[in-house]
Amino acid sequence: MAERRTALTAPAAEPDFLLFNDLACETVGGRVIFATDEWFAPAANLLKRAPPQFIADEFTEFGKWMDGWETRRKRTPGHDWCIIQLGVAGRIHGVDVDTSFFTGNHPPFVSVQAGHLEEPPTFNLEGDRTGVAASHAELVAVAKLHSEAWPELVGVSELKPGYLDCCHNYFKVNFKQRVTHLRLNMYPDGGISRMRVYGVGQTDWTSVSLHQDVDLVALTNGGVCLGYSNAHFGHPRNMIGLGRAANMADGWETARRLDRPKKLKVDGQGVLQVPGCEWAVFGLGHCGVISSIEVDTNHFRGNFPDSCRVEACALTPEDEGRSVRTKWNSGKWEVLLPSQKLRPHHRHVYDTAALTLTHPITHVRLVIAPDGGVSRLRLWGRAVNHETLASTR
Ligand SMILES: NC(=O)NC(NC(N)=O)C(=O)[O-]
Repeated sequence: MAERRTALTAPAAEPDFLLFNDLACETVGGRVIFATDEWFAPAANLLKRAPPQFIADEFTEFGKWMDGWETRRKRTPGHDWCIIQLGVAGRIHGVDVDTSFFTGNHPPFVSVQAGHLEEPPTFNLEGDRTGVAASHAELVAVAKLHSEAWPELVGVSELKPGYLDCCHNYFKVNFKQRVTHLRLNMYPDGGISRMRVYGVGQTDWTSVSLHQDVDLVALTNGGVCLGYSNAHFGHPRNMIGLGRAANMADGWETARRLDRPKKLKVDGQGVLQVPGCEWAVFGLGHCGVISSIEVDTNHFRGNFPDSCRVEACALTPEDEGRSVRTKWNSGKWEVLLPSQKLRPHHRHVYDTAALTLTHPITHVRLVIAPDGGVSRLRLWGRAVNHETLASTR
């Protein structure tokens, strides 16, 4: 079975790769396995999901407390670097080296290299690493990776300091291989608050049985958000993350619709009839037939959507590219799960009896009415090979 192909939109104000999943985030299992120096602040901070903070009067015994990775001012030759193990291995489309609050101490240059390690090395970097420099034993162990020779994803590039509204340093990446590890180099030293690695997970589908139900939209299986109407409080890609959501910020949450009608209408099933809705489109990691759907409103108690429905279609990669470019304004959507009334803070599971399509699909659109938050979307089903998909189109 071949993996899915992903199309990108034309360049816009923000880079198109920001739609994709952060494959290095701590919430998907990303870890820093080595850092040359963590004097002022540990490299593990690079992978935190929460946006960086600044607390003006917070100091440690090593200096100013900073919410990022910050090394000492180097007085010897060389530069600082760290190795990041991705939580989900996959294809990388872009990175954001965020320097928030590092002004006067951001590194002037960075570069990023990519590695593919079948057997990830184990280092014992647990606990608070503030004030730590790599030990001799760590340096010897990491030297075996020969990471200095890994291919470059981002060549040596200038970094902007982290003033408000200008702290993102986006680098588009054109690298087709599956990546498991990154080496982030800063020249020569300084502080970086977050490292976001945007890409699409790659599963070895040859090891997945055609008779086994898998969550075909999970980010670990190559699912990816490809468009949405609104992501004011939380991005829809959060819905395909691991496990149940930690809090509201770990789900999709839209702004309140300001066009809500003054008089609310309800249909025969008690579903609110509103003109407005919000939507998010996902590409599945592999085409397949869906047998059950989970819509989890965990944590959304006063702001869960009134109802939801799921639509689906089977697209070629060319169709997908066109749809991304036209922002999903046209499409051949069919209803997979008809409109369902939702409850607050609740895991809703819809099995085959509730679903209205039995043929393979490649994309889904979750439509919520009128607005609100959903923490997880799971699409359980069986992968089908592309020949079967082609014969049903
Ligand atoms: N005021 C500072 O932030 N100074 C130093 N950094 C920390 N974290 O104390 C430095 O050398 O950049």
